[in-house]
Amino acid sequence: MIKVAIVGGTGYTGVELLRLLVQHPQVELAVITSRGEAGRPVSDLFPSLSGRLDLAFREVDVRALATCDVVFFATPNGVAMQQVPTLLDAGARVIDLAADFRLRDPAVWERWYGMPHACPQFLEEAVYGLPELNRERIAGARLIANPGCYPTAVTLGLLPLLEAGLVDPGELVADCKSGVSGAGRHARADLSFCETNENFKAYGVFAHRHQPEIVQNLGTVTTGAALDLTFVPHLLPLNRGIHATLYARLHAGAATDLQALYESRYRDEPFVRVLSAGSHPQLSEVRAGNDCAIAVHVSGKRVVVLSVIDNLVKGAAGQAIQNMNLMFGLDETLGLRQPALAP
Ligand SMILES: NC(=O)C1=CN([C@@H]2O[C@H](COP(=O)(O)OP(=O)(O)OC[C@H]3O[C@@H](n4cnc5c(N)ncnc54)[C@H](OP(=O)(O)O)[C@@H]3O)[C@@H](O)[C@H]2O)C=CC1
Ligand SMILES: CC(=O)N[C@@H](CCC(=O)OP(=O)(O)O)C(=O)O
Repeated sequence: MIKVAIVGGTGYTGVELLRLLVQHPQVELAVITSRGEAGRPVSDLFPSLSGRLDLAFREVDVRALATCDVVFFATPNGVAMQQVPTLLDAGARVIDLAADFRLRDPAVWERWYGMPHACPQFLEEAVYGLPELNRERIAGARLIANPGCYPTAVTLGLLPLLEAGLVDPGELVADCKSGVSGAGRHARADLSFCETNENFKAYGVFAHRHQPEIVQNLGTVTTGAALDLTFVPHLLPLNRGIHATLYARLHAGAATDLQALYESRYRDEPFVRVLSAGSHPQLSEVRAGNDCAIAVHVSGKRVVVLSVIDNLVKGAAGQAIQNMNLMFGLDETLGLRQPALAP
């Protein structure tokens, strides 16, 4: 059994890790932290876990974390990097759901995240945990930078086009919408029910920290012209889900069957579903599941790709467990096979 710790067990992605890991056949949940709820039984806060999990929240104590095989950090940016050197030294593996190890260049990281990096020496070793891009490296990793939610949907949506060199990398647009749980559980007036329900807005235009992450991902498979991406996130009045509408322009003479390209690129991927030509994926078909559903549309030189995920599952906890499965040599789909919830 893999002995698991979760730092940040009261947040949205932490709870999602709990929901999925309590029924994982190879996992023993050993440590779950909360600074505010230490001592309180986990099932007291989350009654649906009653009878399935007999553990109380604990304070964050690096010595207890270090006794585990793997530590998930479901914490704000800047928390995992304080503990990673000690944990790796002790032989534990780390999967950070936050962004501490996602960008390779420390100066770029510090500019976007507005704080000094506590252990930039680990940025090179950390493996970006998108299995569809880095499966082999994930399997041998000690430290995983679990991708952001928007970067997961956008990268999976555009990857086949850029790998095949079919579109102009200088003309990419990612028009994305996220449910409110993407912002985490902590209270914020602009995320309250009255502000978000029956409302809709864009945010972070030309200023969102997922822009450099997406560009870094797509840059690894792009050849030729420089990559230029316009990324605009929006806040949907829903609990969960990300819908990315991606626009690209085919190179002159690039006459290829894009449907066949996508089907072939993702044929062996357990969690990417390419829908039939002309389809429109919906958030309801990925809700609480680990799938990314993709549809590709072409008209002349114009390509529109629709890519949807659950931000808390393929966009966070589910992908983190997929990475854990790979790191421990397990079937990648273990504990993640349940279908999406009905609408
Ligand atoms: N929500 C989403 O859709 C996604 C989130 N992410 C990333 O995952 C991480 C977690 O997100 P999310 O679950 O939404 O966040 P939440 O705000 O919902 O939860 C954060 C958790 O971290 C704990 N925490 C806060 N500060 C500290 C600290 N200094 N030391 C230890 N624990 C701390 C809190 O617990 P307590 O106060 O009880 O200790 C809480 O359980 C974030 O970095 C986020 O950006 C990534 C992809 C998608
Ligand atoms: C709706 C909403 O607010 N979403 C979050 C993204 C969540 C996420 O994936 O963020 P990390 O990169 O921090 O992991 C945001 O735009 O900041």
